[in-house]
Amino acid sequence: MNPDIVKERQNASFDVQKLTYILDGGPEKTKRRREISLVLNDPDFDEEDPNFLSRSERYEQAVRKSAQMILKLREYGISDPAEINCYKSVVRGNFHESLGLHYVMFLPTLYSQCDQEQSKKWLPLATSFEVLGTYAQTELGHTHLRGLETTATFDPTTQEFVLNSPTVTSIKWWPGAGKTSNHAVVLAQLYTRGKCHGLHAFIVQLRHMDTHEPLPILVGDIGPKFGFSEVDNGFLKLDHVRIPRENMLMKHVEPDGRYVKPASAKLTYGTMVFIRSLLVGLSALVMAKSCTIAIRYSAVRHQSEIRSEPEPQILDYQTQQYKLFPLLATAYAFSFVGQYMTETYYRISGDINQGDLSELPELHAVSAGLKAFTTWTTNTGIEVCRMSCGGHGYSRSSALPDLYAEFTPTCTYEGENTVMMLQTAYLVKSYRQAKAGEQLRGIMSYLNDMEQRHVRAHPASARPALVDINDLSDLVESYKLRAALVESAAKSIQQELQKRRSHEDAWNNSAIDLVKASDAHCHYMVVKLFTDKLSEIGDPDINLVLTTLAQLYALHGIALNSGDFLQAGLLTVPQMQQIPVRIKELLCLIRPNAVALVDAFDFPDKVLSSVLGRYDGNVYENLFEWARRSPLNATEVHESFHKYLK
Ligand SMILES: CC/C=C\C/C=C\C/C=C\C/C=C\CC/C=C/C(=O)SCCNC(=O)CCNC(=O)[C@H](O)C(C)(C)COP(=O)(O)OP(=O)(O)OC[C@H]1O[C@@H](n2cnc3c(N)ncnc32)[C@H](O)[C@@H]1OP(=O)(O)O
Ligand SMILES: Cc1cc2nc3c(=O)[nH]c(=O)nc-3n(C[C@H](O)[C@H](O)[C@H](O)COP(=O)(O)OP(=O)(O)OC[C@H]3O[C@@H](n4cnc5c(N)ncnc54)[C@H](O)[C@@H]3O)c2cc1C
Repeated sequence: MNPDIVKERQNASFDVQKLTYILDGGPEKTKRRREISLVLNDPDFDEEDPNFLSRSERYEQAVRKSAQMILKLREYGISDPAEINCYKSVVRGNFHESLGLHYVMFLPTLYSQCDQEQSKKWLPLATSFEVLGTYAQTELGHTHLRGLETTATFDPTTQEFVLNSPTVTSIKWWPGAGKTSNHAVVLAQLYTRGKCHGLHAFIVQLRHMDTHEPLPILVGDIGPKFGFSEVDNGFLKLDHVRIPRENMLMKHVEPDGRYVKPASAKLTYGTMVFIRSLLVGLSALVMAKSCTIAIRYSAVRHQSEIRSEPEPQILDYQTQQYKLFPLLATAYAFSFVGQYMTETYYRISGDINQGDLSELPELHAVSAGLKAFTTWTTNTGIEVCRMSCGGHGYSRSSALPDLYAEFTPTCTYEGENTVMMLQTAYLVKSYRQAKAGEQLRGIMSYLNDMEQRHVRAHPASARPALVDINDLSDLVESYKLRAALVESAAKSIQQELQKRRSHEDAWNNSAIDLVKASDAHCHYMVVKLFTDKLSEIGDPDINLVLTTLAQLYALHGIALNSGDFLQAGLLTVPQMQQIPVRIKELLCLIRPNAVALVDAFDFPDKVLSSVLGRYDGNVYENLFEWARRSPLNATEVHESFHKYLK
């Protein structure tokens, strides 16, 4: 064990184990997660570091691993969905799996959209992995749902749907598992009796069940990408492919071609809402991994000098703390927001299953906004962590380049982040309702009292010193008032309309304000949820250290967005000047607990897969060992010497 890291652990002011229990949701859950993590010791999961393999070898290794995962699930008797997720997250490590889409999109779509008869047919096939599925929605030319071109036309004479990609731009593009899957849920515009009824989901067989040869369908892999090398994102061109009427999910077409309207057309989009909710938790996980690597490494790395003494740990540099500790605070904040998002998703989707769709718009808006907010922040955070590790952060052995490459498409898939932020219609609608005197419930209820507490620029002399920057509840209140930026967005729309612009142009001309409003709303939610969580934590030592992190999160956010808070008169200039001073004090308070705070995330070394983030801190000898395994070192003299240099 590296002596620096031993010393760091001795300095901790709280019980790390107890904090792990809080993050997991209780000691029993921690115990079970650790038991599940033991599967990593199974030699059947031994594999080559993907960084030393070609794309094709990576894909093959990933398929082997996915198949092993299924066999082992059965062997270990893991069947609870939450435990399956935990097991898969552990085994998957920092990479995606080739069968990922089957689990995260194909199966959930079947579960939520099959009727009884369809469930009877498809669920046994899909859960036994005879049917391997993907989710084919996006097209080469479009992602916007109303713009999708693939058609499904009902033919009552044969009781079939005819699926067609009429143009190049209508070719399905991006669905994972182009080579792996034999079925797809295909999203297509439904036509019956000559009328278009919008997007609906259809189950389409793509490949022969025994030979895996494609049916008369053009299907394949779209080629190498920024990351996602394990995943065979695919293309799919359907040329008048016929499928039985029974393959339409939720069966909205009667045998005579009559269309039966669903309770809400938006239910077809349910799988996306599910994944967007999951991505909030994934952001927390990846932020936590990145901080673990960067903070442990910073504790064992010595460089330069502060005083004329031996080189200090780089974690002692104030600038290093300023890079990493706000991200550490973010990892904790997002962990609690992830818990909230999961609970909210299951609560509201439970109501939806019972026929109560009243909270569907809020679920859509909250999941879209938080997905965008947390993935954007995490994406830039990973890169800050990588940079903070200097040259060794650039080595793939650190895992940080892989974490970045695998995570960055979360800002794009399941709805491009700007587009998701623009799903703020709900915020503006809520604002207008509140302004009209309606009492809002839930997370939007803060808009109820906006009329009394107009957020608008005050002259500097008139600004009240409303906020005690050391008081978290005051900070939450400031974020709440800043979230009333939605008022500015609503006003911008109003002004555009007064200029006789169309409703659509008024929205587009206010889009920057709308994204800002959405961002402010999400930021408020995160600060509030983090603060609310503190009241549940009885252990005084843990409460203290998490309160320090929550203060840092809130103040750092204000410092980054100082213009909003000043302009709205929420903070005075002298208060704003106090914030960097307070932030520096908080960095000092967090410093002795930094390693313990990342230890509490409890990532086994095999899951972290990072030489820099090793629990024992023995970085240098292992960096050397890793480098020696590089394929270029397989021979002392590389064949290129004989071919070109000699
Ligand atoms: C801890 C975690 C562990 C594990 C996780 C592991 C891994 C992570 C998971 C997966 C990773 C693997 C692979 C990635 C796979 C990726 C898959 C995909 O990307 S699938 C394709 C996704 N595509 C999109 O997301 C498209 C985005 N676009 C849209 O959703 C729509 O076009 C848009 C919402 C932008 C507009 O909708 P539309 O109906 O076309 O138009 P309109 O604007 O008029 O909206 C009408 C009306 O409906 C409301 N609305 C829209 N969507 C929904 C919805 N889903 N639910 C409820 N309501 C919705 C919209 O707000 C509007 O309302 P109003 O009329 O204004 O009231
Ligand atoms: C790794 C990966 C895996 C994927 N897996 C799948 C899958 O399994 N199945 C599937 O169906 N799809 C999948 N996708 C596709 C993914 O869902 C889309 O790429 C995503 O929804 C974004 O759409 P786009 O690529 O068309 O971007 P575009 O919408 O073309 O975005 C390009 C730019 O235009 C801007 N823009 C677009 N519309 C607006 C607007 N209304 N207002 C303001 N700005 C706008 C965006 O902000 C962005 O800056 C995957 C994508 C990736 C990268």
